[in-house]
Amino acid sequence: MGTFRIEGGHQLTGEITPQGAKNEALQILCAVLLTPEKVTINNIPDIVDVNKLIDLLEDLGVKIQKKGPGSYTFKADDVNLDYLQSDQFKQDGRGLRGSIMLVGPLLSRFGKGYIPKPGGDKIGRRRLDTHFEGFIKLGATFRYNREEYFYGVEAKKLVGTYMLLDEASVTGTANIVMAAVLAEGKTTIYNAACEPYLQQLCKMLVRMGAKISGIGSNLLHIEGVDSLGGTEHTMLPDMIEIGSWIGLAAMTKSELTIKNVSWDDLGQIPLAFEKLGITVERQNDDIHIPRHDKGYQVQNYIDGSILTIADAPWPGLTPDLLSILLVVATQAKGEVVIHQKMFESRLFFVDKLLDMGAKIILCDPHRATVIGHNFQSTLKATVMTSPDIRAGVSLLIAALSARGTSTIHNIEQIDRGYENIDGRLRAIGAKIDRV
Ligand SMILES: CC(=O)N[C@H]1[C@@H](OP(=O)(O)OP(=O)(O)OC[C@H]2O[C@@H](n3ccc(=O)[nH]c3=O)[C@H](O)[C@@H]2O)O[C@H](CO)[C@@H](O)[C@@H]1O
Ligand SMILES: C=C(OP(=O)(O)O)C(=O)O
Repeated sequence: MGTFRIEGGHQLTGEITPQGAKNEALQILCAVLLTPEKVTINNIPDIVDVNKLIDLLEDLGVKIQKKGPGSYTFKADDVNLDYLQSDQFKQDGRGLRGSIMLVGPLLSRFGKGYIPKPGGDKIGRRRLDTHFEGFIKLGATFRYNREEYFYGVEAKKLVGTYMLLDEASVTGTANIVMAAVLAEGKTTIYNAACEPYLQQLCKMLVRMGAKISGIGSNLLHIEGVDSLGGTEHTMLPDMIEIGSWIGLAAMTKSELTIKNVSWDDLGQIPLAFEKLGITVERQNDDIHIPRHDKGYQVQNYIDGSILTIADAPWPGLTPDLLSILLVVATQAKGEVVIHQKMFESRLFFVDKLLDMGAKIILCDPHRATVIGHNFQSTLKATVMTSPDIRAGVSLLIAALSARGTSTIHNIEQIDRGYENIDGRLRAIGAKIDRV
């Protein structure tokens, strides 16, 4: 189990460049299976989850060449489908959430797709019904081995149809889109997820020859084609990382510039921090966070009632930033309710913040009321364990703002999604060591 030792209480300064987006990379990498031709992908983050998926593709027989930092070519012209039945796949396929998106491309191109119950954060129930209901609607037969937690879909051919998704699942929509692009005829997907990473996937598929309209909306129309060709694709910057750096700057009273953020793809993210009173300045495509020497004041609603920050499917606020917004709120002036609607077990990490002296009432598994300290009292250093990727980064931000030296165990959770986080934090003045 890896550990960070963090000496808190230091102001940071300088520039930080966000990595390529983790959750986009997981979709895009799976899409290379849709064509026997070469696909070049740039700005791939060097993080544990993405590297595990690249290894899975290699084990499936995809030819992979590293061209430079973050740039690879992939050629899926000789895919080894037997690997999908191997014990190794049943083991390795579980290692991350994103592996579920191997199923759609495999099903549409080869007529079968299998996956062990995928991993990812333990943040509550993470069902897969939307994915498999979509495949079944396209004509696939579904099999589930309960002993092995092994899912499978098979089809001689997929036929386009209308479907109304039961929820706007991000990976579910990506999976169904990747199945439908090679199905016969027209597929309509209503209540589709439409976040920027899905838009990126759809745009990539269109460059490969797919016919998709409605990109960016929750109503996608797909006209199936016989085959897809190669392309080149570059990942957007990771919006959750960008939000993490905004929170870090405010909480440590630091002046930071976050470079090349692709502002127009950030949706509600800058607004959510502004609601906590944080100044988020746009400078071309950079974000500048000035030093918040006088702290930051939560904005109540017009009628004076207490602010609630809640997640919602895109273009609502992503659930992956709520843990970070919560930790930032512990030093705000004012009160805020954080309402994590999507996941059931993602707020339990507030226990660690309570140990550090934060004022938080966990109302129920979905809602926490935070009463900000307004920097009248700093958080106290402590020893903690990272329960999931975003809680881990939130605890890291808390530790960097705290008085004294904190220890965070189980940092593998953080490494799942943040590239060389300790090195990049040291470059802006943080005192953090990997021990
Ligand atoms: C690898 C990857 O890309 N992971 C992301 C992806 O996970 P993932 O695609 O697994 O998440 P889903 O979008 O399927 O659903 C997330 C959770 O929200 C609930 N839900 C979803 C849609 C909806 O309309 N109502 C609703 O309540 C689901 O039941 C589930 O509990 O999207 C999540 C939601 O943005 C993010 O937290 C994850 O980081
Ligand atoms: C929940 C997340 O990831 P995953 O879906 O891979 O568990 C996340 O990125 O915050």
